[in-house]
Amino acid sequence: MKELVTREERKEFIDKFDNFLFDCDGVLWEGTKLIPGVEKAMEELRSKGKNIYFVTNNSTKSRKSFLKKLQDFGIQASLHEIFSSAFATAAYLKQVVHFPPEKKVYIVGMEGIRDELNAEGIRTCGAEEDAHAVFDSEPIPDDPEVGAVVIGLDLHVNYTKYAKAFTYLKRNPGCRFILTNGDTTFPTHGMIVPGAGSIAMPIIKALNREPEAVLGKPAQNMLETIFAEYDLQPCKTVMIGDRLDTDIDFGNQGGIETLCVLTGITTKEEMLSPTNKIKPTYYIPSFSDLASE
Ligand SMILES: O=C(O)[C@H](O)[C@H](O)COP(=O)(O)O
Ligand SMILES: [Mg+2]
Repeated sequence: MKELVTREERKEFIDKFDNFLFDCDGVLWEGTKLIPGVEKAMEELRSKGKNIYFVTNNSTKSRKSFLKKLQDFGIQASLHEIFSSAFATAAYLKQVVHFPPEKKVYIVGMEGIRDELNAEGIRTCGAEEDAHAVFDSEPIPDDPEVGAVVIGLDLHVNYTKYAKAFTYLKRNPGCRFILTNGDTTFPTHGMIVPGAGSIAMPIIKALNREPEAVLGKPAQNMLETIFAEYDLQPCKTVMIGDRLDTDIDFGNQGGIETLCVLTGITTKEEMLSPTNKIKPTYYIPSFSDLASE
């Protein structure tokens, strides 16, 4: 692991790569707050003709909504550069599982999962429809059409959603169980709060069943898609992230170099600890430190 300290080291880093894969939460922003200096650093990469891709495990928004978030922050982006765990989940259901049209997906999660699945022609229920449901003594009616339960980060999670997900997975033969990503926590508003992986734990525990697939980083689905679509050279590609067990592991498993930033989940102590087995190639306090003076 090498810290990028001097101006020369940082310039050398930028010149070494053509393709920059960016994690979002904890690297570019924290919730609704852009991390200071990110806009300028991103502009400089664009001005050098670098290829930029956004690779987020956050499944709460669709790629269109992420595009608006980036543009509202003044960060130049286009839809084809954005990859999210909700998008990867929709692709998995469509292209790997060949999810049948007569079935539908129950979602413990938000509109990002609904929108990306619907965009692939996959019918959904749950998500924001149950956001304000109050669980009472009414039994949950059978719904044999539910052929999968997908769980992602859900800021409106409640008992009704958990009871429905549990019931469909228990009652419907062959009902698939999928997570958009496994992040246990994520950074927002200066705090660290439970992430998608923690949202799913009550169902995993109650059913004593692991999901068949967890699509976000470090799973290689999104990296394979990006490499296939853009024919990138691994040696000219770098992953920039804030989380060791998703972003850095994703790059390491994919055979590309990695830069860990300390503006999100990972602390310098955790990263340098002898017990840490997931080592980035480089590290730097913030992505914005790559901007010239
Ligand atoms: O599910 C979560 O915990 C968050 O959405 C996830 O941590 C944020 O994703 P990132 O942009 O850091 O990949
Ligand atoms: Mg992150």
